[in-house]
Amino acid sequence: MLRVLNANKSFGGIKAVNRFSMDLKDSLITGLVGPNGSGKTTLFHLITGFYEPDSGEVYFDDQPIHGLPAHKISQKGLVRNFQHSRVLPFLTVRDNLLASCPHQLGEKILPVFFLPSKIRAQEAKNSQKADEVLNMLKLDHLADQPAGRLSYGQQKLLELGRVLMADPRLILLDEPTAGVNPSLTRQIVELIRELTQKGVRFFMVEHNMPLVAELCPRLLVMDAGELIFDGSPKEAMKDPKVVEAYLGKDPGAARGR
Ligand SMILES: Nc1ncnc2c1ncn2[C@@H]1O[C@H](COP(=O)(O)OP(=O)(O)OP(=O)(O)O)[C@@H](O)[C@H]1O
Repeated sequence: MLRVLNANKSFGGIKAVNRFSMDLKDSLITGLVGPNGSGKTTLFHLITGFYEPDSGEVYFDDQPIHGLPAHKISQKGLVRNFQHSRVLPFLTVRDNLLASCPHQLGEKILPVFFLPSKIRAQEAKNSQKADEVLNMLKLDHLADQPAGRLSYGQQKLLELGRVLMADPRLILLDEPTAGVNPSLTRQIVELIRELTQKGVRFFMVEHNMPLVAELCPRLLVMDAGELIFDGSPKEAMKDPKVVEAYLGKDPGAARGR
C-alpha cells in the first residue's frame, strides 16, 4: 500500500532521514518508534508531502507521490494527524469536522451562482458524514460547543475525526494518545480497531510501548534517520540494535544509572 524507497532528508549537516526504505504491504496497523530526534516526524512529513525528499521515492498504491503537494496526497486517501492538535478552537465541534471536508464547491464563486442545487446536495452529504463521525467519536453531545472548550484528549479525538472526514484509506498518526487520559486513550484504541474493520490502515508513531505492543502486530524502529528494525514488538524488545538505540552501547550500565 505504502512504499518508501531509499528516502533521504537533511537539514544542514543533520541527516534526519537517511537511506530509509520500507513497504507497509497490507499490514493493518504498523507502529513506528525510535528515540527522540530519530527522524519519525520528518519521515511522516516526507510521506505526506509536507517536505520534499532530497532524494528517494514514495509510492501509494503503486503510484509515485513524492514531490506531490500535501493536499493532492490526502485526496488520494493518505491522510495524517499532527503531534499537537490543530483543531480550530472558535469553531464548534461540528464545524471543525465540516471545515475538513475536501473539494467544497461552495468555496468557489462560480458554483455558488451556477450550481446551487449541487452545493446543497454536497452540504447535506457532508453534514450526514459529520453526524456519523460525531457518533463514532462519541462527541455528539458536544457537537455545538466551541472546540476550544473540549479537554485536551477530546481535542485529539476531534483531530482524528477531522482526518476521517477525508475518507482516508491509510492514516498516519503522530502520537494519537500522548497526554490523553486512560479512558479516552481506550476510546481512541477502540476507534482505531473499529476503523481497521472498515478497511482503514494505520501507520502510527506512539511512545507508549504497552499500547504499541497491544495494537501493532508490526513495528518499525528508527534510529538516526535509519530503519534499524522491522518485525513484531516482542522481537523488537530483544533486538540488540533496538536495545542499543534506546539504552546506549552498554545497556547494563545504562540501566544501572
Ligand atoms: N525543520 C527542521 N530544521 C532543522 N532540523 C530539523 C528540522 N526538523 C527536524 N530536524 C532535526 O532532524 C532530526 C529528526 O527530527 P524529527 O523531529 O523528525 O525526530 P522525531 O523522531 O520525530 O523526534 P521526537 O520523537 O522528539 O518527535 C532531529 O535532529 C531534529 O532536530
